[in-house]
Amino acid sequence: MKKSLDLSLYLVTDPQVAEGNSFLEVIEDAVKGGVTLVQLREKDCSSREFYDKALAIKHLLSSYDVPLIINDRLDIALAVDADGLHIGQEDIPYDVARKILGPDKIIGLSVENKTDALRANKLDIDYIGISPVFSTPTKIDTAPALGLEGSRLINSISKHPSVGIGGIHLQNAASIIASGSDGISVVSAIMMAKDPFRAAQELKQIILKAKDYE
Ligand SMILES: Cc1ncc(COP(=O)(O)OP(=O)(O)O)c(N)n1
Ligand SMILES: Cc1ncsc1CCOP(=O)(O)O
Ligand SMILES: [Mg+2]
Repeated sequence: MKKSLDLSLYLVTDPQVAEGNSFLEVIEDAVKGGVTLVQLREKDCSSREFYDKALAIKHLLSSYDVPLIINDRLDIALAVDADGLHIGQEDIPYDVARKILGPDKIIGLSVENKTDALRANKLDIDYIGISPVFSTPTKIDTAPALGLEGSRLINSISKHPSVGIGGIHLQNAASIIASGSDGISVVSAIMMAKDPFRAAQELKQIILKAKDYE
C-alpha cells in the first residue's frame, strides 16, 4: 500500500553536515523535531555508497513511520524498496518510473515553470517540487528562481500537492505556505544546522501556524 504523504516539512539530505554532527544522527534528530518526509539526495558517491546509505536511512525511518524518497535513482529506490522516487525534468521519464515502481510508490516531480506544471497535470504523480523558489548555493544548476509570484502561479494551475524548494529558511517558510504550497522542502536549513532537532522543530511550528491561516 502507498504510504500516506504529509508534505509539511520535507528534508532533502546532503552528505555535508555541521561540524560535530553525523549524517544519520542529523536525520534522526530532524525527524524527532517534526520532519514528515525524507529524500536521500546524493550526487557524488558510488552506487554502493548510495545503496548503503539508503538502506541505513530506511532502517532508521521504519521506527518513525516517515517515508523515504530516493532522488534520481530508480535502481536504488527498487533495491531498497524505498517508499518513492523524486525525479526532475532531466531525469528518467515519469512513465518509465511509474511502470517500474507500480501504483503503490510515491513519485514526485520537479516543476520549474508554467509549462512543466501544465504537463505535470496530465501525470499521476503524488506531488510537485516547485523548484527553485529562491536561488540557493546548495544547488547552482537550477532554472531561474521563481520567487513567490511564480510559486503562487504554479500552485494556481497545478492539480497536485506541492512543496517549495530552494533557499527556504525560518524567515521565509511561512510565505511558501501562503503561496499555496502544502509544505516546504529544505536542505541546508536542517542539514547544516548545529541543532537539527531544534531547526526542524522551529520550521514545523512556523508551517503549522501558517497552515492554520490558510
Ligand atoms: C522536493 C524536491 N524538489 C525538487 C528537487 C530537484 O530535483 P532535480 O531538478 O532533479 O534536481 P536534483 O535534486 O536531482 O539535483 C528535489 N530534489 N526535490
Ligand atoms: C535540491 C534542490 N532543488 C532545487 S533547489 C535545491 C536545493 C535546496 O537547498 P537549500 O534548502 O539549502 O536551499
Ligand atoms: Mg534529479
